[in-house]
Amino acid sequence: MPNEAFRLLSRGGATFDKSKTESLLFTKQKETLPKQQEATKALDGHIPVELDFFKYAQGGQGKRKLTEEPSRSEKRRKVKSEDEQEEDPVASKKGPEVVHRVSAKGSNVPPHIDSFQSLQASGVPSRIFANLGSSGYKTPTSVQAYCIPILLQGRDLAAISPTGTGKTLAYLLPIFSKLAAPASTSVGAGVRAVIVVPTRELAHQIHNECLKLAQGRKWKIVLFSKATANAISQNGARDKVDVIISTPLRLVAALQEGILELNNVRHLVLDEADRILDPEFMPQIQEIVAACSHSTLQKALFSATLPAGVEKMAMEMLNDPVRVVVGLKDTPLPLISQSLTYVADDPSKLPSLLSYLAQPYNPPVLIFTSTQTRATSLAEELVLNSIPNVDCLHAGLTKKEREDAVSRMRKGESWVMVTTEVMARGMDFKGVREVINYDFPTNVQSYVHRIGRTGRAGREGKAVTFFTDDDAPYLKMIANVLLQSGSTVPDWIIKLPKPSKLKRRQMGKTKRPDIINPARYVGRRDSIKKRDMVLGSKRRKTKPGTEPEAFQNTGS
Ligand SMILES: Nc1ncnc2c1ncn2[C@@H]1O[C@H](COP(=O)(O)OP(=O)(O)OP(=O)(O)O)[C@@H](O)[C@H]1O
Repeated sequence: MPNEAFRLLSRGGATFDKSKTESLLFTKQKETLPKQQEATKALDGHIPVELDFFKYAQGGQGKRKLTEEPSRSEKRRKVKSEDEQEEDPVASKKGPEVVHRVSAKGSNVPPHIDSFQSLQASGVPSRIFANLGSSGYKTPTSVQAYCIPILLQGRDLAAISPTGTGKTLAYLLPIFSKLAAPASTSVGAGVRAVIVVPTRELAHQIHNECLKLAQGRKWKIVLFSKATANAISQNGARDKVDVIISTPLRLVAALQEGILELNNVRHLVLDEADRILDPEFMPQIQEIVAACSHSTLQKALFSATLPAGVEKMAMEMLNDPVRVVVGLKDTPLPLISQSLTYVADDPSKLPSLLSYLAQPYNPPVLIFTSTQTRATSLAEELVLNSIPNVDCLHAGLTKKEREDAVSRMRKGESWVMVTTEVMARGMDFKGVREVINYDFPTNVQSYVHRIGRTGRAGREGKAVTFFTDDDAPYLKMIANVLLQSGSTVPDWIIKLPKPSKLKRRQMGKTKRPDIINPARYVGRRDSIKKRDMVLGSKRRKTKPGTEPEAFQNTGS
């Protein structure tokens, strides 16, 4: 079904408006979910300190109070060797369980900040402070508190911090603080900062963040696309560009066509670093890094996940880096309540999802499938089952369709968004309260990023993962993530054997049918066949002397 027609069908003319009584349907859910109710009650202005990841951001009180000794890390730093410092994790505790800690490793790690104001001494322009305030950023999150001073000192950095904890601002603020005069007003300036991300949607989102932070300054910040690449190739326009946000392929195409030079770039950020550094993008990244040939180039990598192998490769790219880890590596925030739901086999998933959506739920819900065709097919099924305001977004759609789908999501017009891995990383839709993994995630990182579309900026979230018999060998890997982040897992799953290395590599390669509900097509296929036979027979009757099809070209 064409996307537009499908959208219209799914819309039903209604939009989600929390002020309307229809939304009460969704808020009732909490009565049936005691655990969630407890957490929700807590969020109504009384969030328990140990769960308030952003409390630190709301006045610097929460985390300080929970730290065993606030100044201990600073004292320790003085007695450690000058070359190799490891900052004590600053941890907030929930009983014996550590829910939040920060470690910063490297030589001469700059001290972290407690407030944005303390950056004034580091030369952050007052305009940037004003823009921080108008964007609603009052106090730094942990990743910002640690990474901003490091980047302001020109150091290379690898930062790992859970989804939705504000990594974008952690690298944008130092870039804009250091950018100085716009390239258009200073001769020979040109592109000085490049941010590379894996998807067009994420590039778009980061571009918007840049515009907010750079408001009032005349910097030219370009969201790189075919059109903008053509535009900057005209009449020296490229020398007037200050910042570029791009996907690797698009940037490399421009470098190869000779319409872009990166030899003046001082800041290179690889966001979603583990995805950007995977073999699919690696050749392009090497080309980009080689093109950024300025002697004072600063490289920074950010992600919520960084598997050991990729981290080793990443650290080799950096020069005397600092490594910052917020929370437990590759672990979602405890704000996301996670569960695993057994659904036997693929055909059983649809009825399970429909019964889930027949209960009160918190829109918008994000549903992840493994392929574009399955995403389209599932969205169609939901529409045909009268689920209101269903939408679909995947990389197979046109640029316009993708942009429109993101915009509907931002406006709250989509209640149920069916998507693929394209939306798993970086996308920040503040209102997403529930994520459903309809198809099992492709690996642990995919799980962490997918469910990280909820529980952002200190909000509560819920993640449900369907698993079939085919997914069972990989269940333990996901269950370990649940356990690590404080969710409960049934005993029998904990007792499952650890999958072999070979088996782990097969995760994500499970073959699933393109069509979510083949039963719907059985009747349709039969009637198409019958119709074709009738038409064929009519054609033959109207052409006297024509041999029946079976005898044609047989020589008989
Ligand atoms: N200091 C702050 N105070 C309040 N809100 C903040 C602050 N910094 C960022 N945010 C908000 O937190 C949300 C998540 O930020 P961001 O998208 O940068 O997270 P992220 O860590 O990059 O997540 P992901 O790993 O999914 O890419 C955004 O809505 C952002 O506006």
